[in-house]
Amino acid sequence: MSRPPAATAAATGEFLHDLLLDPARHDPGRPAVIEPAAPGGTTVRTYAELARAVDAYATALRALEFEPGTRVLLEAEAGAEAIAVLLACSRAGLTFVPIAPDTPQERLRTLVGTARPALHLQAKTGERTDLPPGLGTARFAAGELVVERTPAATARRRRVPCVTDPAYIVFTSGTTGRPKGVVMSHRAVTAFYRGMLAHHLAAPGDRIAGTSPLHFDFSLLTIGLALASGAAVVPVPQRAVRWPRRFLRALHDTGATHVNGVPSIWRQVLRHEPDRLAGLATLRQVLFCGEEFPLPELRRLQELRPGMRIVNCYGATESMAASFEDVPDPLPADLERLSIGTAHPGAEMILVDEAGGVVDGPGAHGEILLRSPALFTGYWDDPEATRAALVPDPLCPQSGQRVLRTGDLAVRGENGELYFLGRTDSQVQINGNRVELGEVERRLLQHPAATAAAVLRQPSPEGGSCLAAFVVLAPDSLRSDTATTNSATAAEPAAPDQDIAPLLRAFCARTLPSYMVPAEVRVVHALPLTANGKADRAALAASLTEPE
Ligand SMILES: Nc1ncnc2c1ncn2[C@@H]1O[C@H](COS(=O)(=O)NC(=O)C[C@H](N)c2ccccc2)[C@@H](O)[C@H]1O
Repeated sequence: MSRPPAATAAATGEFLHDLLLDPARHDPGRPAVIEPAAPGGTTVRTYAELARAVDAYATALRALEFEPGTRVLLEAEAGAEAIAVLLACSRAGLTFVPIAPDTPQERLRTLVGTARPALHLQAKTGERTDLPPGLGTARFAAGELVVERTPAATARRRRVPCVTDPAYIVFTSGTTGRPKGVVMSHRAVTAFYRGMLAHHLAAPGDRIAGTSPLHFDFSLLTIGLALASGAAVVPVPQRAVRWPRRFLRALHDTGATHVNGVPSIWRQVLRHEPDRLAGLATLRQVLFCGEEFPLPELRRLQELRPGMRIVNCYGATESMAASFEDVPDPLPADLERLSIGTAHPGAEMILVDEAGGVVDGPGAHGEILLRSPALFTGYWDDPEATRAALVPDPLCPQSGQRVLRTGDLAVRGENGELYFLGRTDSQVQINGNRVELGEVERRLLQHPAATAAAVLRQPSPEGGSCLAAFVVLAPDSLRSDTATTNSATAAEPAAPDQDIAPLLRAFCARTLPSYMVPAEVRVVHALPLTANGKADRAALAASLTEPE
């Protein structure tokens, strides 16, 4: 019997490695990964060198004879070697599961029990020891895999990888209960990357700095954006991101032209190194995602980098992202909130009311449902959570097509663009009144002394609920005396830190109903951050039970 022709990517759809290594075929000598090295230096990996490393790792992985879809835990920072390894997993038909190098042992044990990986991979210099039983272990360096504990052979019931197979699984921080594994197929990821490429966010020769850890899919967006565009990834080590001077030094030494990161990566830079940021000659684009960028800090960033393109990227891990919207430059003085625009080409965001009915037209409020070819397959081993997230298409339930319930609220603008209002679970009831916590946060940020804010619901001493606000004050240099309020009056000049709380409450009372005025305002030096760099609301809530 004649064998069918070897399936080509074009015939069967694209795998992750097909799309990201494509530039290697056209411009093999171009830089693919540029890493900051010893002070002032860099380590450059060309596309040809990256492709060779991928081949070497893929050969080593195939030799372990796993069946397609087998999971591989990848515990590493987002550097050149880890990028080669994750592409090699793709080429070998394996599903990589990125985890943080500082994952607590107990959480690692839970992830192993849930994802049932066959192999744990870490760099040669990785510090993980005493790995749970039941999985092989190996270390990677310079294209070589050194197996320490041989993985058990898995029965090979399958031989042919398929683009609907999971390319990766990202376990969310799981704020409530057990972490959820977001399963992303090759088909979903490559569809997302192609939708993103339509926005011309990068071009050959660009150098795109990534600042997120590998287990946060923002890093995978950066890797895909750079490699699919023929640009170079500039992975900034986490230990550098946290220190403004080291962060800016890494951007300078690598000649970074773009920086991708959550809003919080800029807070300390704006506070402590504004001049070095202003002097960074090569930087010409910033892309952020994950949460709203506080407007006072965005204004400051624009002042320091006039003309720089700033892109607001909105979306959830369940589709990697959904929209890319340029921030107006300069921000209008009376701007209340940023637009998240409309979905990337090939996808669509619709709004539904609480009854699930589609609402549309300027001024329509509702929950965002995302129709997209980039939707996740489901939550790993959690059909109930999957059913709750992937719901019947409200416009054509008969079709069986599913759309993503994002849990995000938005309002439609005059030209079809959406404005993020907050999470459905950040709608709280205060003594019978519905409050959108984001609205109170945005009001606090209109005070010239405030540069970041988070508002939570807390039980009232006398029963019922009230609001507690945490505010980070701008350094004196930042405190403009012109209030960006939507009322004509300028705010009072900023008082010394210790008694600004009553002023902030009075400032809120000027435009918000009494039940939306925080009963308590705590001035803090910084907001606690999650591993992904977002404001850690659980930590703030816990601090409320501690004495001030
Ligand atoms: N630009 C935003 N404004 C305001 N709220 C936002 C925004 N981007 C997310 N979010 C919020 O964050 C939620 C998603 O959280 S998440 O699942 O942890 N994923 C992320 O935060 C990152 C996301 N996968 C991603 C990766 C790469 C690029 C863009 C987005 C969204 O549902 C929104 O609530």
